[in-house]
Amino acid sequence: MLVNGEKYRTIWLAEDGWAVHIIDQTRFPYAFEIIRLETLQQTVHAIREMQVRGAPLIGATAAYGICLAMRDDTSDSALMGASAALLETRPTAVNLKWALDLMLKALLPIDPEQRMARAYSLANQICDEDIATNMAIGLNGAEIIANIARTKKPGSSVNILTHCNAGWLATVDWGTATAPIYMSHDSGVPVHVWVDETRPRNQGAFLTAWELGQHGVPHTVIVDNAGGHLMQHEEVDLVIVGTDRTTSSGDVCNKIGTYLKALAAKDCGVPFYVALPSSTIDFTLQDGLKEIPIEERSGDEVKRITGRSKTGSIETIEIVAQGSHVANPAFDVTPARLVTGLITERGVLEANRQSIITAFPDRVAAPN
Ligand SMILES: CSC[C@@H](O)[C@@H](O)C(=O)COP(=O)(O)O
Repeated sequence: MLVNGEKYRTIWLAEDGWAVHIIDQTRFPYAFEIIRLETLQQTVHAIREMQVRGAPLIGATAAYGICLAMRDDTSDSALMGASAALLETRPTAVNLKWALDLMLKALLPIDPEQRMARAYSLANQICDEDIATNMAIGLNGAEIIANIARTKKPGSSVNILTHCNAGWLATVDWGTATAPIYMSHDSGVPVHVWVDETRPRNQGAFLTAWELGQHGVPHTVIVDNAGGHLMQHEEVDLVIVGTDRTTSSGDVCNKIGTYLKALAAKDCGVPFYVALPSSTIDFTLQDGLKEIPIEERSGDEVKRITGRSKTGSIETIEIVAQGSHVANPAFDVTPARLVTGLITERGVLEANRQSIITAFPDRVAAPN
């Protein structure tokens, strides 16, 4: 991804080869700030406070958290303790457990003296593979967009609605939902993105809008409740969103509000696609509504909003009536029956168990 013309990943090793650099996503869209992580505790903090967020990036960051822990202590107990501390940070995105399981599986059986070097090489590999996976998702999803473009009047854009940020900033590079958009745009297919603002943390308005702007993709930010109206008026050709956890039966769990978009899309006959790396499939789960843990976040996120004032300072203000109770479930589940297709690194799948296990027999046999 280019930022002001310079190429970046969202996470990378510092020049010293051991500390980890991340981009502080709590500062967007006002500032582009890089943070240096040197300890396990700083990594736990970065994930919990959402300096990094988005399912694939949470997994990649946790992998580096294990590397940093191994610099201090390579014992079994330190390894298990680091994994437990990282796993507790956020409950919904399964990539966190997926990455930690990969690290434990590789590190526990080997000599503690070799663990640090192996940890770094595996964390680097997780990042490289995330990029390759997202590029494959991009190519597969771009075909869907190209097919829709062929049905439109020459020169008119394919209008894509997305929710939250399943973009470059949610992964190591490219994004999942945004990879097909970037690839279509780069290959000359005219696209325009409706960006849901995504209250309460505004990942759409703060993050997706910022990165689409950096890439030069035409986009319009809308309030979360506008999508249904736009679909009724045929202003949305397709929806593409990400997912934090996908069951083996094709239910998807994504940022709160995704389900309502899927319902509106079904009613209006708009295709509803979910873009995902196979690392977000939880093969142990069948029923998303009953089995996926939904993160309940602080009510302060609902009560307050942060933005830039007229004087240029960043201020947080209260927007809810004093004394009112608030609730803040951070994710919801969209049942497979509302999903047109799952755009994965191995092709576009139907959202059902048969299609998923046929595409990923290796993951069913050995979930990691
Ligand atoms: C490719 S990222 C998919 C999801 O992680 C994304 O859509 C999302 O809901 C992120 O939620 P967040 O709470 O910002 O971590």
